[in-house]
Amino acid sequence: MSVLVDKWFAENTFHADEFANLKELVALKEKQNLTISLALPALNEEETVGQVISCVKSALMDQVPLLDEIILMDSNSTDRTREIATDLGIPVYIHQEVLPQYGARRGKGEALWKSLYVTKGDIIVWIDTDIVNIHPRFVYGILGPLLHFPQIQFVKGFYRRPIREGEKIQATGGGRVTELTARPLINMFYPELSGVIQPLSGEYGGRRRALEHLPFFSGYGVETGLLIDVFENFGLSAIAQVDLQERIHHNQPLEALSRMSFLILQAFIRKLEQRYHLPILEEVNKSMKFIRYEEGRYSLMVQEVVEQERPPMIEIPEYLERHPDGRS
Ligand SMILES: O=c1ccn([C@@H]2O[C@H](COP(=O)(O)OP(=O)(O)O[C@H]3O[C@H](CO)[C@@H](O)[C@H](O)[C@H]3O)[C@@H](O)[C@H]2O)c(=O)[nH]1
Ligand SMILES: O=C(O)[C@H](O)COP(=O)(O)O
Repeated sequence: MSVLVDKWFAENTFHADEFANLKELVALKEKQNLTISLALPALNEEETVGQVISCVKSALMDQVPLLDEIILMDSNSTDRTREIATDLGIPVYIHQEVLPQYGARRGKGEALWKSLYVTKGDIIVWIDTDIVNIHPRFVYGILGPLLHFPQIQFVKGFYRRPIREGEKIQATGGGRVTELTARPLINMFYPELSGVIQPLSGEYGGRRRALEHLPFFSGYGVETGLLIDVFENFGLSAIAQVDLQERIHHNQPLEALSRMSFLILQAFIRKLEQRYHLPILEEVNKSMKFIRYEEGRYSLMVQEVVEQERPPMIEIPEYLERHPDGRS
């Protein structure tokens, strides 16, 4: 196993600088007759979304025709996120209004699933909209292996992860859920994937032909589910990872990350259930007690924190109408 992982790590790990020649990427895209979509999930990201859009649009769409489409998939933001994106000239969707006949769930995964429906590209890339140090490499880095190597179906970004402590930024220490939840579980149950440096990274992409066959978790379990499902369906050699150098984002408070971990654990359990044909998730408690400490007193606040899965897009008739190629 260790040899297999080392081999994959050596062969399928790249650096974004290897793909910095944008003209070459455009030529590869045109030669293969591919189209590329970038979808940006956002929930109340007015501080960063404008910079993210203008940076990638200018470098990868206006200056060279690498991206055919950039869309914002908003989760009903209550700040100026949608207004900023509209002013920058990109189509804006509210995920709750897309495929409304299927209902609207809360969460980032729901936004990604619905973005697969609205976008047109043969390749789709997602990047988070809370990136503070945005650079075009966050997108072209992901595209590099997909354009160069036909066997690659799915590409994850990785990076060094500083963390903010008050006003200070520390060079390392970010990625708390990654290190304390995701990577230990991957090592335990999916050791083949143990060489993936940032399994939860929000910067990734893949081929529509692969993604449309995979279920999507609706919440923060989406990255975990996709990574495991790409591995189970297409094998380790279909996955690549790319060094995007460093990523600074808005660090969520510990309680929000505890909730995120709870969702990610449910995603792991769901995938293990499918592998071992064991029903576990129905049996387990899906509420969390959050601990409050105010004026010297502790109290408990209970909340449902439930991860749910959407079926592969290919099973949605409206998707097939919009993307008839998926039928073949
Ligand atoms: O309901 C939501 C929640 C979040 N987001 C957006 O999703 C991105 C990532 O969300 P964030 O809350 O910043 O997640 P992180 O704390 O950064 O969590 C990491 O781990 C998550 C779980 O794998 C991934 O989804 C993230 O991309 C990854 O950066 C941001 O652009 C958000 O605006 C939505 O679009 N809808
Ligand atoms: O990827 C993660 O582990 C979460 O986004 C938390 O990241 P942070 O610890 O850098 O805030």
